[in-house]
Amino acid sequence: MNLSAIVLAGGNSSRMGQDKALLEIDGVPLLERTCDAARHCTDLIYIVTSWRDRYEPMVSDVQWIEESSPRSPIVGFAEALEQVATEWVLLLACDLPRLRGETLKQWTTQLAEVSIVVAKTEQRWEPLCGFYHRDCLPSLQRYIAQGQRSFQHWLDAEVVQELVVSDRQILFNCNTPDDLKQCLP
Ligand SMILES: Nc1nc2c(ncn2[C@@H]2O[C@H](COP(=O)(O)OP(=O)(O)OP(=O)(O)O)[C@@H](O)[C@H]2O)c(=O)[nH]1
Ligand SMILES: [Mg+2]
Repeated sequence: MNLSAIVLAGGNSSRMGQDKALLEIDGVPLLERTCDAARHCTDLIYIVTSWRDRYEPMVSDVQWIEESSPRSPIVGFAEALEQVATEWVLLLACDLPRLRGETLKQWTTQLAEVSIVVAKTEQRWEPLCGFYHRDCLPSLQRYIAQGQRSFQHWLDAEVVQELVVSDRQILFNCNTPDDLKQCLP
């Protein structure tokens, strides 16, 4: 599979009140956990962030895509996708503490004709846990050029295949101090 991973780690963590990427679960910072999981699918991992200096000591063997300041996940993704040469990209948030590399690897078997394969919870897409073929870049760029920033809205207008997720826990998103408590032993 010709695939790389893009990990978004440039958010403000305003709900958490401290940088989520650095939060340790079982002694491993969230950003490092995410990269470790992605490595089950690919050796080529891009981290999109404004804080490379802060994260560099934590992860090795990754490529950096630096932003001058946080903008929005969809813009960070589009800028990264422009630089990626692989056919497919696995896009991940850095705040998914229950991701499992084996599962990510197994999900790649669902990739076929549809250019976007994304998880869904209830009626909402989980855009930051999904696979995107590089074919979708022009549409993404057009959408951003119109001044739009909603990932949900963009996906609603695209042909998207729902990623079949058997263990929903994997998608658990750690946004607040209460979420974090649930992840700690
Ligand atoms: N590179 C980049 N990543 C972003 C940006 N905004 C959010 N992210 C990342 O996208 C993922 C999901 O974002 P949220 O859960 O909303 O995180 P957040 O924006 O840091 O948190 P809040 O301030 O509490 O909304 C996280 O991995 C963030 O680091 C951005 O402007 N640039
Ligand atoms: Mg989140």
